[in-house]
Amino acid sequence: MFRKCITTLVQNAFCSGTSTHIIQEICQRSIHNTAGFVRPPKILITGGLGQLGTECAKLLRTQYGSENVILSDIIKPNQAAVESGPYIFADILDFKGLQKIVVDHRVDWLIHFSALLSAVGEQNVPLAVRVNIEGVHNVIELAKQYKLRIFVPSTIGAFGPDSPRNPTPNVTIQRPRTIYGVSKVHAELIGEYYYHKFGLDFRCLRFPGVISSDPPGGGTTDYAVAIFHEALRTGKYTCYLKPNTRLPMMYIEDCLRALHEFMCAPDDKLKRRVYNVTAMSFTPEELVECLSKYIPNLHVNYKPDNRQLIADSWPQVFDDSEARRDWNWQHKYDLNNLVDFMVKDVQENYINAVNGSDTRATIKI
Ligand SMILES: NC(=O)C1=CN([C@@H]2O[C@H](COP(=O)(O)OP(=O)(O)OC[C@H]3O[C@@H](n4cnc5c(N)ncnc54)[C@H](O)[C@@H]3O)[C@@H](O)[C@H]2O)C=CC1
Ligand SMILES: CC(=O)[C@H](N)C(=O)O
Repeated sequence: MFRKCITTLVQNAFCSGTSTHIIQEICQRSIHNTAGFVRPPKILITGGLGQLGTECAKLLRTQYGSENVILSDIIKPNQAAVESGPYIFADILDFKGLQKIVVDHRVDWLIHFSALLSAVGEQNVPLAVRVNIEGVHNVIELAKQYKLRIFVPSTIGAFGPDSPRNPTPNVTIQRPRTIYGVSKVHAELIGEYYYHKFGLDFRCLRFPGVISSDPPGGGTTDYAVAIFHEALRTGKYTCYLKPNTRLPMMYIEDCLRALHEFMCAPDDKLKRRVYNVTAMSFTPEELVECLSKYIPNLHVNYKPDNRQLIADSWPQVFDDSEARRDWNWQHKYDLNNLVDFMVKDVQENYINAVNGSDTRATIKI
C-alpha cells in the first residue's frame, strides 16, 4: 500500500513538474532495497512510555502505519499502549537484547528517548550515568553496525552558567552543571564523532521544556505541565521556581513535528547534526497570568527548591535561527494557544475523567 502510494506520489511529482525537494522528501521517508523496492521505515522508539514517546508513536504511526513503529521501554504498558501498536520490553543497558530487536524487526530508524531527566538525574547520579551515557553508547554503536538513522534528543540543559543565556546560539560555550546536561553534551559529541568518523546518520535536536498533558518524567521545566493539572483540579498551585524564571518552552505538537521534519530532511540541507529548536520563552508569572483567564480565582504561591539552581544556569531565550534557515523549522504554538489547548486537553482527558465536580476549579472555556 505504502509502496504503491510512494510510487504514485513520485510519478505524480515528476509528471506535474513538482519541485525536486518534494521528491527528495518522499525518498528520504522511504527505504529502498537493492531491487528498488520502496517501503516505509521500520522505527524503534526507546523510552517510549515517557512523556514524549507515547505521543511520538501516535504521530509516526499515522505517517508510517502502526506495525512499522515499535514502542519499547522497561515499564509495564497500560491497556491503551498495548492496543495502539507493537510494544516490547527493551532495556537500553542490554546491548545484545537491543541487537536482537533491531535484527528481528529489521529496524531502519532508532528514536532514542530513554533518559533520566535533570531533576531525577541529580537524585541518582550513578543511574543517570548508566542510562544516559552507557545507553547512548549502546544505541550509537548499534546504529553504526546496522546503518540506522538515529535521533537522540538533547536539551536546553546541555548549557550551563557560562553559556550566553539570552539568546543562546547553536554553537557556544556549554559546560553544564547537572549530570543530565553533561550526559547530553556527551551524546551530542559522540554522535557528531560517529558521523564524521563512520558516516553514521546521527540527528539531534536540543529541545526546550516540552509541554503536554502527559505526566512529565522529573525535569526542571515540569512546573509548566503540573500547573495545569493542579490548577484545574484545585484552583491552586505551589511553584518550585521563582515567578520571574524565564525558560524556553514548546508545545508537544511542535516538538514532534520538528523531530519528524528533521528526520525527513534531506542530508544536503543539514549543515549540522545538532540544532537548537524552540517556540517561546516565558516565566511562571506570565504563564499564571495567561491561565488566570480560564481560572479567574487561581492562587499560585512560590517556594523555590533546588530546581531553581538548575533553571538559573539554563538558557532563557533559545536561538534556533539555524534550524529555521537550514531545514525550514517553524513553530505553530505561542503561549496563548498553548494554554488554550492544554486547558481543554487536561480538562477533558484528566479532570473530567477522574474527578467529581466538587473538587474542580471554576473554568471559563
Ligand atoms: N520532556 C522534555 O521537556 C524534554 C525531553 N528531552 C529529552 O527527550 C527524551 C524523552 O524525554 P521524556 O519523554 O520527557 O522523558 P521521560 O522521563 O518521560 O521518559 C523516559 C523514559 O525512559 C525510560 N527508561 C529509563 N531507564 C531505561 C532503561 N534502562 N531502558 C529503557 N528505557 C528506560 C523510562 O521508563 C521512561 O519511560 C529524553 O532523552 C529527554 O532528555 C529533551 C528536552 C526536553
Ligand atoms: C528541558 C528538559 O530537558 C527537561 N524537561 C528537564 O527539565 O530536565
